[in-house]
Amino acid sequence: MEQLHYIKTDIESDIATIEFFHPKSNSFPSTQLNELIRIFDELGANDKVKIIILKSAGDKVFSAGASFDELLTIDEFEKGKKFFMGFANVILAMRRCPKFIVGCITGKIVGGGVGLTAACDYALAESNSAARLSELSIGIGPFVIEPAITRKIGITAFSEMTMNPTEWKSPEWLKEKGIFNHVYPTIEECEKASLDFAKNLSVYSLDAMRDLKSIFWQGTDHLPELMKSRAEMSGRLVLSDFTKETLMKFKSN
Ligand SMILES: CC(C)(COP(=O)([O-])OP(=O)([O-])OC[C@H]1O[C@@H](n2cnc3c(N)ncnc32)[C@H](O)[C@@H]1OP(=O)([O-])[O-])[C@@H](O)C(=O)NCCC(=O)NCCSC(=O)C[C@@](C)(O)CC(=O)[O-]
Repeated sequence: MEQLHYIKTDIESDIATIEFFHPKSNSFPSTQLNELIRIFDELGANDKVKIIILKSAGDKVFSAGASFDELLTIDEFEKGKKFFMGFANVILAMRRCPKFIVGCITGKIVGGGVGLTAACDYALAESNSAARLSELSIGIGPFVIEPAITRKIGITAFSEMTMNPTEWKSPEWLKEKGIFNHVYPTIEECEKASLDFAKNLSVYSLDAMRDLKSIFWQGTDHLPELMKSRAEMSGRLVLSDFTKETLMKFKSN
């Protein structure tokens, strides 16, 4: 029987670890997105937590982004917009969370998964953590996640990724451009380094870290409004025959 999806949180010595899992390559249906928003808000307000580690279960894929299964059920614009607002609201929850978020990125990242990675304040990865923005190949675009990615790598590298939707960018490329801060040879080393890094940070002043975080996200006050219009773009395009046919072909392979 297929394992059920989950998001679990573990708090130990000021450090909260969020682990998400979905049997379909850690893709995100809206239920998982909503749960992640709730967890970031809850941990942001929890006095016992100073640092948050975001990781996923399994060793092959960190996240495959938006759930194709849910995308295939979307038959009207408002449903599409609402679904993509889920990604917008996770990124906004990560932005408003006053704690540093450290991404422990093990495995491949695609589409919305790249957006979540870029929304982390720091990201540690391993030698299999290649990434691609596949959206154009399925008839949509990385509209909602773009501001989080461009914040880290700039519009030139973002354009390069999005205009080559089938091409995997290597962990070294992602580090050079600024999505990853470090790349480790193995998953074990990446996990250990993430925890050590979080432990080192956790002795510092929470007030100072909160103020620093507001600098990391400076100039983004317009994001809530911008992301609504971006969710409308994705929400409209996902209704196209091109997208439905491409997703069905993918699912039947
Ligand atoms: C992830 C790898 C590399 C794994 O590649 P792999 O390890 O070779 O495994 P696989 O391809 O056999 O996939 C394993 C299972 O996961 C499923 N799967 C895989 N991806 C999804 C998905 N997204 N939704 C639902 N199911 C998915 C896939 O169908 C399969 O199911 P099974 O045959 O075992 O039943 C490969 O499967 C892949 O490239 N998948 C496509 C991922 C993709 O293109 N994601 C983009 C989503 S669109 C998006 O995020 C939009 C957004 C939010 O950015 C829009 C915006 O910003 O406005």
